Order: sequence, then structure tokens, then C-alpha cells
Amino acid sequence: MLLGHVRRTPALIIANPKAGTDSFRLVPELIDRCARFLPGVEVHRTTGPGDATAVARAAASRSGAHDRPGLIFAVGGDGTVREVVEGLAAAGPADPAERPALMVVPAGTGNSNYLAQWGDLPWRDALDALAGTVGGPEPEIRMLDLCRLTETGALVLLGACSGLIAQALVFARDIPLTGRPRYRAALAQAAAVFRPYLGRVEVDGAVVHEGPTVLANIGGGRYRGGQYQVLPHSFLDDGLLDVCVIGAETDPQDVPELTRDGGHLDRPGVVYARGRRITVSDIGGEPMWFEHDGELLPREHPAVTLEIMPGVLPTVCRGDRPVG
Ligand SMILES: Nc1ncnc2c1ncn2[C@@H]1O[C@H](COP(=O)(O)OP(=O)(O)OP(=O)(O)O)[C@@H](O)[C@H]1O
Repeated sequence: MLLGHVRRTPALIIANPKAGTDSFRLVPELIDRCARFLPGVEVHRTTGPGDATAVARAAASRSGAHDRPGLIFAVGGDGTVREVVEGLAAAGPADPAERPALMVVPAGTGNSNYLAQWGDLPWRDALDALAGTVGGPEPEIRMLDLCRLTETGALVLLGACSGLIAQALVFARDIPLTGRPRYRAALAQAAAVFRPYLGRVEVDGAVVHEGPTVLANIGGGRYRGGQYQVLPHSFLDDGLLDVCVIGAETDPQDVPELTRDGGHLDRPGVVYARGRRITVSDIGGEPMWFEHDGELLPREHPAVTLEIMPGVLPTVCRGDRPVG
């Protein structure tokens, strides 16, 4: 998919009216802005969980190159983006380069996907860049990697984590805040009571860590919760998964501050590696705490494996910086 084709083809907006606080107001403005440079715009407001996946899958499956939207906007938070991506990855031409390109318009509260693809550029400027308005950064279509959790078949977009970050999601349920402040409070509460588990991490079959473990984060995106840079060296289009393991040498309560700027990487007991297939296990006999894309996995897997799906998701990103 080339930018020129995207600009000459009608687009589809898939918007979650219940995401964040802004998406209802934002859609009319997005339609108006798209109408200035695209030949047509269809809009679908999602009706509930799973709807964005069904709509994206149906749109990507349309047979003619002219019926298929060149661009699909995912308007919402990271949950909406994940649903749209699930639909895009399940359908469409065999050659990923011919599939509709994704463009994220952030309307949630965490917005980690948008952050990875556009940094702190406001979405209106990103759209101006796509429209070719003079002065903005050049956009590019990048073929992003995804990964698959082999135990459940689930698609993983932002990343997955065992231990501390997974347990923080349990605390988040009872915190009456939204977005980044909610993740911040949940992580602090989880860290105060967290006990390391006995873990092992294998990368492409080689053991890179074995012992008391605070977390093993795999990605995917550099940021978790829109603010913790657990994988500061991760690129979303390098065909590899990054993994960072924080061992029990680090006090869990130091993790939020250390991961703000990648300061955890210099700590003893921290391992950073890359590979195509990563397995995280609890070898202490306990069911493991594990999440992916902010959703807790039922505690019934002693080990989970993530496998890279390289270069499968054409995505409009800021072109003058790495995507990660
Ligand atoms: N019409 C709808 N009514 C209720 N829920 C919906 C509707 N459409 C989609 N959803 C669901 O809303 C969930 C939350 O959406 P999303 O994650 O995008 O927003 P958010 O929670 O506000 O943002 P963030 O994840 O950034 O905090 C999604 O999992 C999706 O399935």
C-alpha cells in the first residue's frame, strides 16, 4: 500500500463512541478533515465489544481494490485499535502490502499505540501530514510486526507481561480514575505488596533468565500504560520481539520510576534480549500472572509463548522517527 493509493481511495472510519471522553466530539471533525483530501469517507460507530473487529474484517475482505478502503481509521483507545487490528489481520489480500492501511486517531485514555506511531504529535497535525499539507512531518506506511500468543491464538499488539504489570491490572479494577493516572496508581499499589515469582524466560530456545522475577515484558511497544518505557530499544517494524526481564534484585517499588526513562536497564538482574519466539514460565509451580494488551489471562497457564508475525500490518506512521 502506497501513500498515493491511500490518498486516492475512500477511507473507513471505525469509531468507538464510548472510548475515553473525546471520541463523540472528534468524529465529525475527522470526517470534515478527511473530506478535504480523500475521495470519500465511510463511518461506522461501534455498537459494542467485537464490532470493530467484524467491521474491519468485512471491509478488508471486499474483493475489488476500489471497493476496499485504502485506509482504516481506528478512533478510540488501545482497546479499539486492538479490535480493528484483529479484523485487519484476519482478512484481506494475501500480500500484506495490499491490505488497507491503519491510521490511529487517539480518543482513549492511554493511547500507547498512537504514541508509538506518532510520538507526541497532535492527531490533527498527523492528519495534515497525511493530507500533504506543507510544513508537517512526512508520513510513511510502515509494515508493523504483530505477535501471537500460541496458547490462546490471541493477537498481541502493544505487548505482554508477567508478574508485576499483570498484577497491577487487578488493582486497576477498583481505582476510580481513567487513563495514565489509573495505571500509575494501580502499579504503585501492586508494587507495595508484590512478591517475586520463580520464573524462566527463553528466547528462540535459549534460556536468558532463570530465578526470582519481578516481571518479563515482551513487545511490541516501548511503553506500557502510556508512560512506562519498559522496552526502550523496541522497534515495531524490525521483525523481532524484544523482551525485558527484571529480576528480584530490583525492588518492585522502584520499577515505576526506573522505567520512566529506561533507567532499569543498568540494574543488576535485568536482561534485555530479542528474538522471534519468547517463552515465559513460572517454574515455582504457581499459576502465572500474565496479561497482554492490558487484558489479564486466566491464571491457568504455567508457561506462555509469543511468536512474531513480521511485517503484517500496514500502518501510517510519522516518517522522520523510528516506530516504537
Ligand atoms: N458502543 C460501545 N459501547 C460500549 N463499549 C464499546 C462500544 N464500542 C466498543 N466498545 C468497547 O469499548 C472498549 C474500550 O474501548 P477503548 O479501549 O478503545 O477505550 P478506553 O477504555 O476509553 O481507552 P483506553 O484503553 O485508552 O483507556 C473496547 O474493548 C470495545 O470493545
